Amino acid sequence: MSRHRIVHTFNPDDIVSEFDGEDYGEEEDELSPEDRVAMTNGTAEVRMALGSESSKVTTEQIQESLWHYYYDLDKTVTYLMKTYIAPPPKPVAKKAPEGIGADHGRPAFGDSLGYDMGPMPPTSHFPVIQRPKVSHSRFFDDMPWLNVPQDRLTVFIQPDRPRGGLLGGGEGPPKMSKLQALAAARKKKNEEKKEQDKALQTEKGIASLSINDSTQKENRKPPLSSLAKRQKTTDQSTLQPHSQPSAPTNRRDHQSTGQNESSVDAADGLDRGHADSPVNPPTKPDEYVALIQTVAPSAFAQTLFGSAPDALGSHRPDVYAMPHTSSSSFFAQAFAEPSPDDIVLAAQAKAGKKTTAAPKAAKKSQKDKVTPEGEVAKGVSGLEINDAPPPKSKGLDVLKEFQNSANKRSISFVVVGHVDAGKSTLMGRLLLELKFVEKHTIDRYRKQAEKSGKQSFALAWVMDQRSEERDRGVTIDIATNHFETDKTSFTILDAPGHRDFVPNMIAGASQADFAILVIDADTGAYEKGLKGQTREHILLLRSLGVQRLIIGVNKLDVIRWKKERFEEISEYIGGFLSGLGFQGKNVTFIPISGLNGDNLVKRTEDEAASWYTGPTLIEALESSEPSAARALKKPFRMAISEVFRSQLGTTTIAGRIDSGSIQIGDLVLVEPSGEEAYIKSIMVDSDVQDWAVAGQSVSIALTNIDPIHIRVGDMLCHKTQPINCSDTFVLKAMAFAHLMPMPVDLHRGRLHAAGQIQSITSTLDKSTGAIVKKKPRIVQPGDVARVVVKLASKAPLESGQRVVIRSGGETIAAGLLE
Ligand SMILES: Nc1nc2c(ncn2[C@@H]2O[C@H](COP(=O)(O)OP(=O)(O)OP(=O)(O)O)[C@@H](O)[C@H]2O)c(=O)[nH]1
Repeated sequence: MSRHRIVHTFNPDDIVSEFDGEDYGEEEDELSPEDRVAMTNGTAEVRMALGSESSKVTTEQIQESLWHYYYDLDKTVTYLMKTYIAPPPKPVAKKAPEGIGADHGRPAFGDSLGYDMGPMPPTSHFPVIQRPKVSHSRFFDDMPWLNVPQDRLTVFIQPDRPRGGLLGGGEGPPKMSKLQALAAARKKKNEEKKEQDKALQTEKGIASLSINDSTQKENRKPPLSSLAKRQKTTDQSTLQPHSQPSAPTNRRDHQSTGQNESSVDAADGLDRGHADSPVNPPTKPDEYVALIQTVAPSAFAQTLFGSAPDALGSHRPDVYAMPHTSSSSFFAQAFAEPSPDDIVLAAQAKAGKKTTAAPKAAKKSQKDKVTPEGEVAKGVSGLEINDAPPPKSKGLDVLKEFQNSANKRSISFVVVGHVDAGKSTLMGRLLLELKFVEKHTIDRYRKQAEKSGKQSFALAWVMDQRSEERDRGVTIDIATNHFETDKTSFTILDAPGHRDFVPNMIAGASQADFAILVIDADTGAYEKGLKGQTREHILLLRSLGVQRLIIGVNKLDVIRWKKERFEEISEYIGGFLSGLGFQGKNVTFIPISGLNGDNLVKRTEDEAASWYTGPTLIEALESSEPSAARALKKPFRMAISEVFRSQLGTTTIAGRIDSGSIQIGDLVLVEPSGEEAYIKSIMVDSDVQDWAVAGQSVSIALTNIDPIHIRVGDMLCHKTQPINCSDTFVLKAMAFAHLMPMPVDLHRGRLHAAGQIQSITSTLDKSTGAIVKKKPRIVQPGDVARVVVKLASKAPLESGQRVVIRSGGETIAAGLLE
């Protein structure tokens, strides 16, 4: 790097470019090899130019000047002449007061005003000049007040050109600093290199993009599937360059041609208008298009599409085709064969001795001569979504089938409790004990979890499958899993305990027949849970109609199976539950260690736990009955808790059937979109079935519906028995916090709807339901009231459903829709 000197001007851009990617730490005193050569040659040339006068200047002075003037010989010689060889006579300065202006005859402020001072001699090369001692206090002594002598007045002279760069050096534009010059040179070099690289890359890119279509002929195109044709029709109409106008063969072409024509006209008009009155800006969209057409394509556009037609007046397309689109082989390969959908539909049609629309179209398309009009007509007709035949219904009497089936009873339970109480670990351990999870899977999880220091969560990973959950060691959303005993097929709904995910807990609880409440018995943890989500979860379970509770008093291994602690917890929680209306017979407390698997399937062998003689967890689960009888005969209702989209045109939804029954081939509605669909297949737990009934957790494949109409939280019902969609509801609610007209969120299962409490109709007596007060302004926590809730949009809700009202992240009420 060349030697630098501190310069007078400062341009942040210089600094940025100077520092860009290079070590620019210190000022170097050594000249670069190039500088050294330039300096030696320059010195010799200057000496030659000065001739005999050259002896009056030192080599150092010459080189300093050369350095300052960037080796400009003329300027260097002029400067040396003026400064050292034949300096102009100094103006006779009027005698100044002692100590003022006595600085080598230079103007005192010349430096700061930007006068050409020539190269500043480095202090190391010049002796330090001793200034006469100045007494500033005496400066104004001889100055008559407001009557300053002329020669003492300061004259401000405007610099004759903008500042920037080192000054001096004669005429011409402002000179750049050394730093600027170096930065600019480097910048220029870099830019040139970049340009070259870019050009090289673009060439390569274009070369790789080129499609060799010389061997392909238009009339040798392979037969296309209907989808391919549709695509081709669309592409033809949109991608044809308008510079080659064709006869208006279809509506779209016609439209675009017409538009093109009008654009061209407008362009012409605008061009003329432009010339006549340049102040007239375009006012209509067409005019803007035309204006764009008059502008030359950018370098980028030219790289992609080639250079523009020569003159401005000539016809210029407003749509540019990508180079490969003009190739005859452009569409062919992807759609040359019938699509997988076409094959499946054709096979189905063949099996049912039916020729379906899609294969027909595909077959016909091979025979047909491809005329543009025909293409469009087919394309448009092919745009229909309902082109698959409805699945065939077997017309079963589902309830009879259910009664006669050897199906195990299906039960879903939700696992709730304060965060880190050990819910997921408990379920992981239970599945391991029941051999629904292999030991080597847990070992693998343990090894993986060890890497992030979370080995204690290995069992929880059975349920917590998301990477975010594993990284954070926290359940975020409901996790489902299945296991079976001799009598029962169980669905586990593992709920998150963290307060941020209470809505997900609500979703889980609303699908459950009963619940396992996990309480961390460890010192302090139980108390923390009480202040946290333990109580809230119990309240929510009660509000959502759960009546059966198994309470796993967990982590007893940590407190050495202390009976007193277990009893303390059982007593307090038992009291709280009975206060909420839970019946003693429906509540079971079990001391457990989820981590070690004590009292889950096998009794603990720990001596310290010998005092417990009650049921194990699995025994308690087996003896549990759903809170309510299955509503098998009611209209079919299923809240959608998951939606999976498949490539093959089917959409699979998952959830639990709330009421009624279904079978393959049923025509159903998805609400609130109101879109129809057919049931194509049904999976109950992991078995494929022709039918399903209330209480079963199912996955249903739907056909003839666009998945954009299905969302988690929507409701599925039979078309013949649709669910009502409304935005205003009357709710009989138990208040957990103050209620008043306020914005709220309404939760039912996975449905989360924003709205507001519009009015409070009355407060009610808790036991009789009689009106206590009409139109109260506020409802106190613990009171029951009838409130009107208005939602922002319609939702599939009906009377008898249980909902939860939340506001600001808190559960403020829960109740029954009336
Ligand atoms: N000593 C001991 N530790 C346990 C027991 N059960 C769970 N743990 C530990 O408690 C921590 C939290 O366990 P999780 O199963 O993730 O708790 P969780 O209730 O599912 O947590 P969230 O779902 O996030 O609310 C983990 O480190 C477990 O190893 C137990 O019985 N004994």
